[in-house]
Amino acid sequence: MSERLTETPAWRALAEHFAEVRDLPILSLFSDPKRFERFSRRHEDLLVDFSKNRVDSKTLELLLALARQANVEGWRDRMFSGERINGTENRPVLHVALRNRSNRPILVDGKDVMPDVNAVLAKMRAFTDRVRSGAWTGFTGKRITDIVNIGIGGSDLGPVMVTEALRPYWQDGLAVHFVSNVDGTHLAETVKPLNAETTLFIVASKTFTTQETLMNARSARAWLLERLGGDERAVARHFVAVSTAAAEVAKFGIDTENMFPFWDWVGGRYSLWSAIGLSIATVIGMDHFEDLLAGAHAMDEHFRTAPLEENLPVILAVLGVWYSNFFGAQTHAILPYDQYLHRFPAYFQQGDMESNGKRVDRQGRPITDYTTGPIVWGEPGTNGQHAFYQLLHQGTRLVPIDFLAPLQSQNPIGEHHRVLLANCFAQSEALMRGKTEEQARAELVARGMPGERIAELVPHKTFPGNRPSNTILFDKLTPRTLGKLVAMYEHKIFTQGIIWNIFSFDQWGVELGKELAKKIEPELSESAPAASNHDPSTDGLIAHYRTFLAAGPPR
Ligand SMILES: O=P(O)(O)OC[C@H]1O[C@](O)(CO)[C@@H](O)[C@@H]1O
Repeated sequence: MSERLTETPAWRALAEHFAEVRDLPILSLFSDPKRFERFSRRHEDLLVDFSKNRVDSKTLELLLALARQANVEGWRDRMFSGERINGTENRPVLHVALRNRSNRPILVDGKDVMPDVNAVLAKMRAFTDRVRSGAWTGFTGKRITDIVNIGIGGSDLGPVMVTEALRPYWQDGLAVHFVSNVDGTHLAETVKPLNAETTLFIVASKTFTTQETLMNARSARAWLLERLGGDERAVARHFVAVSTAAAEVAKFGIDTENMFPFWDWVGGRYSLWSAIGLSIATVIGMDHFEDLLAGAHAMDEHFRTAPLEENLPVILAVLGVWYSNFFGAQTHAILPYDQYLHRFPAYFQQGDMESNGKRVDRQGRPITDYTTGPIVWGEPGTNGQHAFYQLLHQGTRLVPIDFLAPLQSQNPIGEHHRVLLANCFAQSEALMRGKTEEQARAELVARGMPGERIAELVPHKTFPGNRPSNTILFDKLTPRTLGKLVAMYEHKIFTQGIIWNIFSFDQWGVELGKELAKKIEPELSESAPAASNHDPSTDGLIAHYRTFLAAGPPR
């Protein structure tokens, strides 16, 4: 695209339309008795209701025209066919191949990747079956009871999110734990209750050079050997690796026989479908893991083939563009009404922010006149209602929201689920409806309050409403449904990246901090010469720490 995005015909048409509809109340749009049907879509057991948005038919038409103008369909087809659409790293983007249950050939440089994908899945099945049946034992012959995944970012968040979401599918007698933070507390507290004889570590790292992961893995190895008599042969029974970098794995001391490979065309934050999902597959079993893949594949097929008007990821993407770029929304909240999805917002915090947190376009030009990826955040309902929803209802910022909820609970206790759903539906209604001054006044009058006090309180009890949300319902949080949900959000992020004319599959921005940390680390040692080669603030912080060290341990 040589033209600036904001100068394109589709963008200009949206800007004009925005000026006409910006204050339109969502409620008034429901004068169309068919609005719920017209502004919701179904896919298998998913219902995506986007009728509570500040969009009418023309808005949707213009937003989809923007997607067409950006050639979302063309880029999508290029992704699925294995082209190198990750331009800055010169790589294909093929997490869709990992869950390509149709086995349709996908070629990279003329070679079908599916045989390799299927071979790793077979290796994962053989391994996880052995662990689950007790055929794979620890060094002292005992069956494995605890899996500890050591990884960070995409090599952690996906497995954490999915294993938490699918807890009802865990095998009895087998638990999974996660160590990611280089803060020694994370490892120490995780292994404290574990028995080394029955613990298996999965070291998950795409590059196998990530400082935090290697440090945690080394310390875990020392913990294990200390408890198993120091015999190095124990490592082979208690450590396996998942990586794209066999040489680095060997260098670390893990036999590459015990390594599960994947490929550089899998982005870290899109890798849970690869062998990075080994911890998931071990606790839920390979059949359930394949159901997860099948759900994602069903969504891939929907994204690949459905017209844009029917295409769930595309619809969610353009709604996000509407709020970010025209209403100036800075954040997007993901609020699951399902405790099992408590890490889902954190997972898509990385998925979205690492992908679309970009400041130059695909032509390398600084983006100065529109915003790219929003800040993604959220917590499960109903907890959030008693914490941050106040700002959603009455704050000065517009926060577009996705509510997610299952129709059926995995834990049907009494009336809990009905109450949960009632709260979910009530929140989207309240956000849209608000409370007028008249309503607020009438309530206070009914309570017999003096007129003067009523006049004081009315502005504080008034809610402007007109706050938009999507509600995404599904029958039950099964592996297949979870696969569909995750893939739907992945493709939403992809679509937005294409519209914003950015590269969504690199993450150069995180490198600078990593490099500087490596430089500062030796300077924190008492024996190193005092450093004064940073800015005065950083030098001051380093000096403060060194003074603390020199004074000896605190009493
Ligand atoms: O799997 P690796 O190579 O250890 O990387 C971990 C994470 O670090 C990052 O590169 C960012 O620092 C993420 O993109 C990635 O998921």
